[in-house]
Amino acid sequence: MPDRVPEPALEPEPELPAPVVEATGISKRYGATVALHQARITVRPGESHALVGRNGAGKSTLVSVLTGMQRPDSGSLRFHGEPAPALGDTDAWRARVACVYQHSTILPDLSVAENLFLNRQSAAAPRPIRWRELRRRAADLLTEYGVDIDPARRARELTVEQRQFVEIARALSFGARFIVLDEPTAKLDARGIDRLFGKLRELQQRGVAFLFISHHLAEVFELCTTVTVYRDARHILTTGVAGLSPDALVEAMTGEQPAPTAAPAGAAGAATGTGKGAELLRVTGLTLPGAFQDVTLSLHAGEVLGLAGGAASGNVRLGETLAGLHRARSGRIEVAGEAVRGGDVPAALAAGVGLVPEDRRAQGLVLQRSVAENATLTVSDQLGRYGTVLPSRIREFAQRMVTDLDIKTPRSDTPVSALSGGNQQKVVVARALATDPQVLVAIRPTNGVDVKSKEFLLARIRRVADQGRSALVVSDELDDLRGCDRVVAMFHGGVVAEFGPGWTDEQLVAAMEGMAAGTHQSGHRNETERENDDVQQ
Ligand SMILES: Nc1ncnc2c1ncn2[C@@H]1O[C@H](COP(=O)(O)OP(=O)(O)OP(=O)(O)O)[C@@H](O)[C@H]1O
Repeated sequence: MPDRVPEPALEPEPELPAPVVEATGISKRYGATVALHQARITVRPGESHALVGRNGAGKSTLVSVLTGMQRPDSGSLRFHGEPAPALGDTDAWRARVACVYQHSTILPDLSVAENLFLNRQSAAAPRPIRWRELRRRAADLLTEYGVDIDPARRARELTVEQRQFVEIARALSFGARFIVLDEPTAKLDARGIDRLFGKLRELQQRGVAFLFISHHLAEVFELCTTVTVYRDARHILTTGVAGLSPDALVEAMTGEQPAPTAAPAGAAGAATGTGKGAELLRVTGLTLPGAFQDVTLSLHAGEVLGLAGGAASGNVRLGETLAGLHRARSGRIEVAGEAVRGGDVPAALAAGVGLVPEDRRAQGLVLQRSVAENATLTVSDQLGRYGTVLPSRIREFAQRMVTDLDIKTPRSDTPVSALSGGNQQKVVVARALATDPQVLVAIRPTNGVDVKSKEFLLARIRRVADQGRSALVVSDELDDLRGCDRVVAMFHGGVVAEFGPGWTDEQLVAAMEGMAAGTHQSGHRNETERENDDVQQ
């Protein structure tokens, strides 16, 4: 770890313990891109400290420096007043800091106990491995941190939330009292977020410090005591959260004063699709066992429909089924009047369904390929004849997408892996738009995208409808749903409510939590319910 900034030989004040981490003057470049310039951060014991900034501000780069994954070009990094360990000394790093990402790092095919104790360089695992003892120690560890999970379970059976708890317990078992949480709520629903925050507060009481990265500023205000803002690779501000206004925080992030009449994200052009065009999507009695049952919906040209629902509601699987990722057991999907073969992605694409998938890494992007190749994957047949795609046409097409979606990338032939998370998400949206779909199915489309870009992306989705197509926004984020013309709420695999414009947050949240079954604010019951009535008669 370079430590070129001379450190004054100061003893820490006895009454003020040394910070769990103190990074100063950190700079990092990737070729011509300056990812961090003289950046700094200090996190104190037991503090919950937020790090916020727009996409590409340098947050993930800082995390990689703080966790020993990357050496900065310059700067000083100290833990508890001591210089950081040598890069590659894994156990020493693990004893100081751990990172919980939205993408799990635990191994799905191993049990929880194995994930907790195997693959350690230290003698933490009993040798030779005695499985019963391993499980007992895992059970003790989980109990110590109040995590109620059977250590014998396979990791792949755990929910995202449970995996995060296992990762946190593992981090603490290495002795770390400092945990970086990089967008940990991105894949959790409202209840999952509440439970995660409950656990974090509990650990904070026990002296654990957190660095919390999120694009959801409300979460920052709810959980954190201190916030640091980065902008364009630089440190802008560190301040207490109490007394800070959301507008002041956004101003620090963007460098712009918020417009006094700023509309809520997603409200741009909201509810313009009231005059219905032709029916572009008709879903009738669609059932995928274990996910959703007997769903009936329709979507018209010019319309943006919200499909709201929490983690087990089935809304994501329904969106994926429309795009051909799963084959429904029964029911029918029609796009512009034509039946679409189920469980067949190319067929759905050819019928005019575009998909922004939930998980951009697993389902969306080929990370080592360029921005241009990723953005044009779905349309390569249109860009060249007889299977030969002309690079110049790819570049030209991709450049239009880069401009259209405001993707921050040095060039269109830059590999997607070199883009910040939010800009990768925009490439996924670009790819879905490239086919000019009749029905754009956008699953949590603003995942990982900063506040400003969120408004921009939602307005772009609205434009799909304004241009005579239609969009289905599948999400549990109220900001994603606010601009929709209608919102259908799902709970436990069924449609439970439908809202026209003017719904309140409380109404929609209640419906997503299953508390509005049978009440339909739009004033009429939906088709699924009417059909159910028919069956019962
Ligand atoms: N491996 C890499 N190669 C080249 N450039 C990179 C690489 N990793 C990051 N960058 C660039 O460094 C800058 C900072 O990116 P970083 O991922 O740290 O941003 P971020 O604040 O985490 O953004 P987001 O909120 O979108 O996740 C960006 O311009 C990004 O494109």
